[in-house]
Amino acid sequence: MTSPSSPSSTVVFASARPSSATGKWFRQLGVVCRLNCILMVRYWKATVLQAILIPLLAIGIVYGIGKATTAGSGEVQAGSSDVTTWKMDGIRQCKPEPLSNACMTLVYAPQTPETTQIMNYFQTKNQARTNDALLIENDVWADMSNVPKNNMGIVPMPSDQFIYDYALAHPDTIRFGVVFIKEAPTAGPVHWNYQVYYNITHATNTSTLAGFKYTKEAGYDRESNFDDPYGTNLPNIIRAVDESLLTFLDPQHQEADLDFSVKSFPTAETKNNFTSGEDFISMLSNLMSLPACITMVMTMLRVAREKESKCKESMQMMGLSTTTYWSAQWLTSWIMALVQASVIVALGHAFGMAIFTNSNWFVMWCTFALLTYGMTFLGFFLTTFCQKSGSALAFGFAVVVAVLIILPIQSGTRLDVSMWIDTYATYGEQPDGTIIYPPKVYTWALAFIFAPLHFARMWTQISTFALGSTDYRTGEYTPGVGFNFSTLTNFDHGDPVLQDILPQPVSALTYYGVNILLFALLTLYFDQVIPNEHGHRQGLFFFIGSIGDAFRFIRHGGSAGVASQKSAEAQKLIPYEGVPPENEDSDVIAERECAVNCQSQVAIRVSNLTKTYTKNGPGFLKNMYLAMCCFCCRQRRRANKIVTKAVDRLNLITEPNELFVLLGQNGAGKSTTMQMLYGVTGPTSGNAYLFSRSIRTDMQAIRATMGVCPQHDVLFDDLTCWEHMQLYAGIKDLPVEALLASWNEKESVKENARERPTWIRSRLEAVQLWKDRSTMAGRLSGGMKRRLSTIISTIGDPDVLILDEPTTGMDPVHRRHVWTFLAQFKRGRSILLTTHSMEEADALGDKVAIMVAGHLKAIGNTTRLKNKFGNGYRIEIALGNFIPTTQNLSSTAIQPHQQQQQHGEIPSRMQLEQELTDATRAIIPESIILDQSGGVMVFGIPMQGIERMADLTAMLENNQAQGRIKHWGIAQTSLEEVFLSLVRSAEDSH
Ligand SMILES: Nc1ncnc2c1ncn2[C@@H]1O[C@H](COP(=O)(O)OP(=O)(O)OP(=O)(O)O)[C@@H](O)[C@H]1O
Repeated sequence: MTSPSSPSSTVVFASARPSSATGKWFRQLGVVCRLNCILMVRYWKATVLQAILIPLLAIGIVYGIGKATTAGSGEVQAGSSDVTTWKMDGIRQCKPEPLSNACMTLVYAPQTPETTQIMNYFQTKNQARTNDALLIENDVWADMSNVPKNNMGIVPMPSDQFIYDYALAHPDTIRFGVVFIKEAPTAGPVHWNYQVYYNITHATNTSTLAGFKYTKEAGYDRESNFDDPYGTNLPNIIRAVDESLLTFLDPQHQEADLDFSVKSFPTAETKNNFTSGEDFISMLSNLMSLPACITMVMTMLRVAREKESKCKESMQMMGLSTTTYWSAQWLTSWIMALVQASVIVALGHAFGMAIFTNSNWFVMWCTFALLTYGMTFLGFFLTTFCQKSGSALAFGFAVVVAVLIILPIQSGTRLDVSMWIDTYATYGEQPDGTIIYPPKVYTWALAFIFAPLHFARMWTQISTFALGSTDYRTGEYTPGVGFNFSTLTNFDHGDPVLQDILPQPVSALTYYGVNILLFALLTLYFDQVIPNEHGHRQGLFFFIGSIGDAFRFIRHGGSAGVASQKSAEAQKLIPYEGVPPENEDSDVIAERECAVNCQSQVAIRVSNLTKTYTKNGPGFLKNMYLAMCCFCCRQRRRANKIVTKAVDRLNLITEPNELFVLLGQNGAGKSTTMQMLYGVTGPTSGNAYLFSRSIRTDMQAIRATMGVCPQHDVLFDDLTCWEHMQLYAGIKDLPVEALLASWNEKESVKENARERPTWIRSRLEAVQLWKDRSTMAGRLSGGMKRRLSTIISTIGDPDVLILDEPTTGMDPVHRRHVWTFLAQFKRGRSILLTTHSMEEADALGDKVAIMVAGHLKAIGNTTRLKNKFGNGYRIEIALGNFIPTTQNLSSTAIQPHQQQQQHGEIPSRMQLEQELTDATRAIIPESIILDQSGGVMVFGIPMQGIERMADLTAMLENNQAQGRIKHWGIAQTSLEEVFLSLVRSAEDSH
């Protein structure tokens, strides 16, 4: 280990390469992408959860639901008919379905003269309506095993039970059934009750819903809603039986009570596969979007944590632009989207789910990858409003809940489909009598900003084409026609009108793209416009400034012209406004004159810099509120209530090669001044120029040549010291050779080989962190973190180095290592440092400024400050032989005169102190007692008493010889005393 008093090693310098802005942008992008990949690997549990476990869970649930819903069988008891108004129509002869034998249109029981008469009426009236006779069979069909050879009209059967059993044995043979029950009470009217059966199996197999599995492509004829029991057929048959009964009863003028009930024939048990379950799968788009939702939440959490821990801010302070940061996020989240989509498609195939096996894999892969990507972009956008990871988590889960609820609703209401109809159709009454309403704003908004809606549509369309079906009677499975690549642009909506209006599936993919682009732009905008925790933000129309820059670029003939123009602007005078504080020090006035008026080139020129903090704090809701009412001046003014003036018209300058120390009490405004200089918070008024670049307009350029060690450590807990150095070296765009040399060296050090020290090693060794280079920052001690933060700020050999209390928490040994390094490193640059250690300020400061309540109180080098504000010299005297004073004795202590008698000539402490004070004042009357405690006296000797110092030392020597003084020492007033006296006098004047 190197001795603290000597430099650890000579500083090896490595500056950023001179390169084009574009080249630097891409290299920085690569560095941040690499960082994100490292973190993805470090947080491998979260990565595996997103990439494998959640997709597995989602597919497992969907598969399980599919399996579970295949077990349904038995009869369905229908409720009473929900009759509204309909145009009564007749019942037509049933048609055989491709997989069935001939069928019976209507069966009835029992066969009595009365029921036969009623059915005759039914037949006659029905024929009048349809021009199609339903033949009434004379013979009762009583053979359970027999099936009809030809299509039959109205067939009598023996009993209700026979009808039920026959329908169970031949599920797709009978369309409707009527069972009559006549009750003739001894008194009162005859009661006619009848029950209508309908056939759900038949209806299912001949459904005409658009896109249903029995399609033309599959060889089915679905020309009308002929067999839909939920359509007009069921009410039609009930009305027709009612009518026949009334016709039967009316001629005899009998009174009668009519009543009916509706019941479905028993449905056949599903024999294999999970056809009905697969139908259900088409409704489960919300579950299938779960992996994308979880990835969105995790990404929000990661980005919000980077923001909360200020790691993002730290990278930006070191020169990373907002666009580079977000571009790196976008690029790396694409990796997760790709992996997740691949896992989902692979699992779908592994589980043998028809929706996957029967679809083009690339279409499925794109559908899932773009969903995850779109959701992640939504997450990025939302994090711009969150200052804390907790709020990001809460809002992420709110979106997940919204997805779980909205998607099934969307599947039911075809939300996005209605948007398309709204968009394309002419509003008002259509030729067919339907009324089309204008588009609803929420439909539009949701469809355009919410990627899951497009996924839900895509999923429904894919399931329509990909899912197969199983015949209820035979158990035979018929695969779906499949969703091919060409189906993306060639989807059959099953209705010529809808075919013209509704979008093709490929449009969902396009809209994913629109969503992603929209959120990328919104993220870039709001990330700069939403205030940070210091209330700092860009103006709402900041992008107009970039257009202005472009004009300037053309007008002043390229970047060199713009730079010289800006440099000229930097020299413009900013007049001091208002009344200066009372009793202002002459050096402070001179510094202000220089900062405001001087024309010479300096390193840092702070000119009338002022910062007033307002009430605007962080918080999602407040940020949302500010974003929404940003155009409303009245609301903004209310939000901007003044709270604290942290820095008040500060003026100072620093020269190159100078280490400038800023001292001040807690809350004096040191950190705020620093934060304004490195752009974390903006000045309320005034300006500062770092090598002629304004902090108001050129912060990006300033940051490229600036190093910052903020007051609180900003480190990635899961990166090692070495990785931190590499990350920031990349952000500072150090030449590849510098990094490669360091890498090689890292390897060779492992092998204990002798190697040439490179800059990374020299820096880590300078602060004694070389041995801990592979330790994660989260496991470093407080002092070690501080050393790492300090050394990171020196990466790229910045022109200006800003260190906010860099040695806080360091032990004296390591603090001296840091001092040694800084003393060497300051050559060729300007260092601005704040500290609470007067020793540090004394040891390092070429120029020291003391701030009190936002104002500059004193400025100059340490000798000047001590001479000007100190008490000249201080003499410290440790008393020799004395008797303890009464305070040190018990209450029964004897009086001083008694003590003196008991101890002969030995005086008490009080006497000795008094004698020494008298002797000192006799030589130097201006001397004052600074401290008098614990057997030690401290005298302050002003500068005017300095010529009598020789007499004083002779007196002290004499007393020491007599044993009255143990030892004594003389020293110049410390900086700490200067500081204390200045602060006290400022407090007294208030
Ligand atoms: N984000 C903020 N919002 C509101 N007020 C703030 C904010 N940051 C600082 N202040 C106020 O500004 C004043 C100066 O604070 P600053 O942090 O600059 O002091 P400091 O000199 O760095 O103190 P310390 O030595 O404790 O770091 C204080 O009164 C503080 O309360």
